[in-house]
Amino acid sequence: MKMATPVTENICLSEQLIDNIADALQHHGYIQLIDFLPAWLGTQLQQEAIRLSAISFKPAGIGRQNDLQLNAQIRTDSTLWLDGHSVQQEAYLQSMEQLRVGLNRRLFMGLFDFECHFSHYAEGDFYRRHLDAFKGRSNRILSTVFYLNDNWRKNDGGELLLYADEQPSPLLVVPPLFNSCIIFLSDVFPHEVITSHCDRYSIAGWYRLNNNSQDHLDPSQ
Ligand SMILES: O=C(O)CCC(=O)C(=O)O
Ligand SMILES: [Fe+2]
Repeated sequence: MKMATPVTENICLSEQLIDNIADALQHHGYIQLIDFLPAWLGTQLQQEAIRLSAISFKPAGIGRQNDLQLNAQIRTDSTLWLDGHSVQQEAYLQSMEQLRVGLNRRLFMGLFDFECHFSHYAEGDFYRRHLDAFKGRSNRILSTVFYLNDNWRKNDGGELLLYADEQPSPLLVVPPLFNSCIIFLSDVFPHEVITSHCDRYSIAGWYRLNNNSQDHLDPSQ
């Protein structure tokens, strides 16, 4: 049976927004964005994440070079890679593609592609302190996390803590608020997701260089 081709609304990130992101990455190495995308898109991605988490998400880290038991001490979330098969996934990937091109134009970062997965942290789930990339040992350059939780309250836990180097106290505490996004240099900022006290949904993604080096720290597709 021939599938109908979904009609994708074109999302356009403003040049001003991409300027701001490029500027922050250049000077600080990270940026936190509130109201990143049109709300309808956040809502559709949120609904899709909730729906698919019940049927298709897998414990994070299943894939090559992963030791599941070791992995479970480090992270307990479940994930599903985006493949652009729905209108909202395609719209999200298009937005991130626009950002990739815009950042390359401004910062000559050589970002080659983008991969991302939905994540679900159920009550009690966490992701211990880690780096998404070690210098020279990964092709992940820039990490992005887009959050899909409305009505997130202060004592729901589940914040992302972003650290500067080996510092014990965080540089930034990021609540996983609906339609907000954090972008940071993958090999610069150790970070962790503290234990979530309720269901927490997000899309974690990485802009990558075009090389074949293995990623030793995080599951790759
Ligand atoms: O969900 C978050 O806030 C961060 C997730 C994360 O660090 C990762 O998937 O590598
Ligand atoms: Fe991470």
